[in-house]
Amino acid sequence: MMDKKHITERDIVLEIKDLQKSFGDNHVINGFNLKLYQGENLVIMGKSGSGKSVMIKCLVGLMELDSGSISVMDKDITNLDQRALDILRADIGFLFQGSALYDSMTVRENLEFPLRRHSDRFDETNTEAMVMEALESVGLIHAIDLMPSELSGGMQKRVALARTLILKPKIMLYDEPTSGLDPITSKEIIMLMQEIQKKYGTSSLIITHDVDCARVISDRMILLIDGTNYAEGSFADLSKREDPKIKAFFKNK
Ligand SMILES: Nc1ncnc2c1ncn2[C@@H]1O[C@H](COP(=O)(O)OP(=O)(O)OP(=O)(O)O)[C@@H](O)[C@H]1O
Repeated sequence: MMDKKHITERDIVLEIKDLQKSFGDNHVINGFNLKLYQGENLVIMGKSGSGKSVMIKCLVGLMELDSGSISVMDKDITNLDQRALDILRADIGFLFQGSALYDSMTVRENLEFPLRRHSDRFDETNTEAMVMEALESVGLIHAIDLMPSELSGGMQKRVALARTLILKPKIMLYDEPTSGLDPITSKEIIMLMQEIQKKYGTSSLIITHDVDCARVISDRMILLIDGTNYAEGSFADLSKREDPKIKAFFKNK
């Protein structure tokens, strides 16, 4: 976990300023701000329909913003051309809902795939070692020659994580990393996310509505309510607040 005493503005790896996004009269994101600092785990919680997916799509360039800005490592990504965006995207690892592995490829081939896409950045003679290292990080070396259909949901998620890690991203973006997993597998994935943060020194943005996940993983949290950052703070701080809108996130826990 990061040392919060020594944070400076220079340590910001990702920043969203005054993001606005509407669909007709539906003002989904209405002035959202975020700063992700080097080495931290920032959790964003919002209930269903609060605009988490819209925010992620804006963040990865799949959706245009109405206004506001997004910068990654001090570069405004809202104004980059496709090539510059591709280069920057190699610094950002995504783990989306569902593992989205290629069904017709083995685990090894799934992991080699992103290396081929970014072959300008990596030495191809290292492919084998990089595949092994990434698989080792998620504890799945033994599954290297299996097909995705032969893996459990949790294993598929770990392979998807390895496929992302192989590019050594500086920022990890997790969209509902524990959704669809049973409690034990969820716990394993959360522990893995912590190990990865330690090993690779990544900064992580974690979108979730899993309170247990937020409790374990977050250094800091933002509650996305009514399209804006309604509340920010540590899990311990937010979970004690009396505001009913905030309380609703933590009830029964
Ligand atoms: N392409 C689109 N066109 C019109 N409205 C959209 C579009 N995408 C999202 N919305 C609207 O934006 C709002 C937020 O949707 P979003 O999918 O971001 O919610 P979410 O917080 O990710 O929910 P969940 O946790 O259920 O996935 C919803 O009202 C949805 O109808």
